[in-house]
Amino acid sequence: MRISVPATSANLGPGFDSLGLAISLYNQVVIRPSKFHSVSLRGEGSNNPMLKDNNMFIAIFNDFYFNLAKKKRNFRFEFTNEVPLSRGLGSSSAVIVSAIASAYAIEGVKLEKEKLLNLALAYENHPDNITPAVMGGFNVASVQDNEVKSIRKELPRFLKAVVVIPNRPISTQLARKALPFKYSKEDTIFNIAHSSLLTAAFMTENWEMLKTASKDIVHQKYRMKQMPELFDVQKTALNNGALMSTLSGSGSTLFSLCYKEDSQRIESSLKKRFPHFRVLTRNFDNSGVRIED
Ligand SMILES: Nc1ncnc2c1ncn2[C@@H]1O[C@H](COP(=O)(O)OP(=O)(O)O)[C@@H](O)[C@H]1O
Ligand SMILES: N[C@@H](CCOP(=O)(O)O)C(=O)O
Repeated sequence: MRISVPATSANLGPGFDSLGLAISLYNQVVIRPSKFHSVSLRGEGSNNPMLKDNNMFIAIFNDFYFNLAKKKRNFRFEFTNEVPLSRGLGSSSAVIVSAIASAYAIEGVKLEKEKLLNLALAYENHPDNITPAVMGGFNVASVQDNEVKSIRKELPRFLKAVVVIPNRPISTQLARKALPFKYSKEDTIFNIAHSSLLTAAFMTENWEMLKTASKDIVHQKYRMKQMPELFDVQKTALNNGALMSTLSGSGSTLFSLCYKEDSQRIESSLKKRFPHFRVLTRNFDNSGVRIED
């Protein structure tokens, strides 16, 4: 059985803890019943011993598998990871979503995407990464009574994601602590207005509105201060034709959305100016988590 989950970019500027989209960069795991437990790792995190010995995927998978099957069983797990760790591209959501989906699939129990989302919420209590990881596309999500309420929109092929992945991580937990404890009425109104406008722009495919609508004053500046080059990355992307450029999740990646015909220029100007950072251009993913026999 093969399970793949896309990377995600959360917040999209003003939509803190609510907006997110899926990017065609995947973590994949192949799972087979086996006499002994074994793990192989390729790609992102493969040089991290923690992922072999104390792997969050395996812990979540085992819990769900035991609850469903009422017995323990050994498996071989072959991970091929494209989602970098702690770079704001939703690596933890990818792990949570794929571990839960895998346990159900291997036990042959049907799991609706809405239920998967609510189960994942117990591990990541904001829905902006888990929702696009499960559903694909652009998603608006909120949580009510421990349930995710979300609306999704597919993203067209003529739009591309250009991501600049710094060589240093930012932990989501610490990046959340860097935020102010309270916000003024003015700042709150600013973000609500921009988040609403951004949502409307995605839903009505008004791509030219994204630049104005993606402005945020509640989280990016506080987080980007930890890596001041990110302000320059954002400016470079926007000056070279990006429709929007925002801190991806809690960072450290900077996400830009652009028309396909501008993506090459944006990518090469970013590569030239930031040779020590990784710059990738990808399509958007409209499928979310996928399971194949
Ligand atoms: N492929 C993976 N396998 C196992 N655990 C992972 C994997 N990717 C991420 N994690 C876990 O998630 C943590 C990163 O989560 P977080 O700081 O929220 O970063 P991100 O912004 O990438 O979601 C890692 O420290 C690790 O514990
Ligand atoms: N809304 C969250 C999103 C965190 O995303 P991640 O990819 O950095 O885990 C936040 O901004 O804290």
